Amino acid sequence: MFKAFNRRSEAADYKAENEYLITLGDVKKAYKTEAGDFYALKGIDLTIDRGEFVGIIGKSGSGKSTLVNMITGIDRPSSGEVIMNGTAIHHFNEGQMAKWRGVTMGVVFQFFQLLPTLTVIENVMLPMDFCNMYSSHERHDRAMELLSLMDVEAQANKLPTMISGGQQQRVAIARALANDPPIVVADEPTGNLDSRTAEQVFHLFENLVAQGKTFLMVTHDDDLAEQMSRVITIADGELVADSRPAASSAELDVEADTESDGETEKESV
Ligand SMILES: Nc1ncnc2c1ncn2[C@@H]1O[C@H](COP(=O)(O)OP(=O)(O)OP(=O)(O)O)[C@@H](O)[C@H]1O
Repeated sequence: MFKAFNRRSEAADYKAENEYLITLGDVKKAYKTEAGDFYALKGIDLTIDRGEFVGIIGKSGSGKSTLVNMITGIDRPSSGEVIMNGTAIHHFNEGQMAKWRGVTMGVVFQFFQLLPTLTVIENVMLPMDFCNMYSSHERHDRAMELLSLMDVEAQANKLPTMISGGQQQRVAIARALANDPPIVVADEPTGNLDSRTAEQVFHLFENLVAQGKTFLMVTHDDDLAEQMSRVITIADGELVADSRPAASSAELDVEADTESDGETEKESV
C-alpha cells in the first residue's frame, strides 16, 4: 500500500522496520583487555537492502572484521541490535545461530578457515551436509561445479595444506556459495589473489549480485571498492562515510528531479 512520508528519516525508519534485509541499531562491541574494555565498535547504525553490493573499507584495526562478525552472528554485540530480514539474530542461541547462518549466509573468512583434515571437496560439501541441503549425489556434483567455477576443481581431493594460499581462498569462496545463500559476507576475499584473478572473482561476485544476492565485502583494494554499488568507511569503530561510487548518473538525476519537484518524499531511498 502506498505510504507517504514527510521526512526522509521517517521513510528510512519505516523501511528499516519493514523491508531492509540487514539493520544494525547502535551496535557497540567491547573487547576485554588488561587496560579495561576496548570499544572496537562505538555505536554503528546501518541498513542494507537486498541486492546491494557493499564494500567495507577502513584502515587496519578500524573495526571492519568486528563489524562483519556482528553481521554474520559469529560474535555478538555488547549492546545494540542486529536484525536480519526481520529477525533479531543477537538473541539466537548457538544452535539457532549455526543453523540460521548455514542456510542464510555464506561467509568467506579472512584466513579461509578450511578444515585441515578434510579434503577440498569435503570442505565445500560441509555446509550442505550440516544443513542437510540437497541429496548426497547432488552435494558432490554441486561442490565440483563450484570448484570448477573457482578454477580449482583439479585440487578437489587434496588437503588444504597441499594447495597454495590463493587456491585455498578460492576454495573458501566455493564453500561460502555451497548452500546458495541469499547473503554473502567476505572478509578480504581477494587479498591473496593476483590482480587478474582478483578481478575475475570480483566479476563473479557482480554476477551473483545481478542474480539477486546481497554481498558485503571487506577490502583494502580501492579500485575494486569504486566498482561497488555502495562503500562504507569505518574509522576507529565508527561509520564515517557511506557513499555510492558506482551509482549511475541517471539514478542521481532521477533523485535530484524528485527533490526539486518539491513532492512529498516516498520510500525510494
Ligand atoms: N579479541 C580481541 N580482543 C581485544 N581487542 C581486539 C580483539 N579483536 C580485535 N581487537 C581490536 O579491535 C580493533 C578492531 O579490530 P578488527 O579486527 O575489527 O579491525 P580490522 O579493521 O578488521 O583490521 P584489519 O584490516 O587489520 O583486519 C583493533 O584495535 C583490534 O586490535
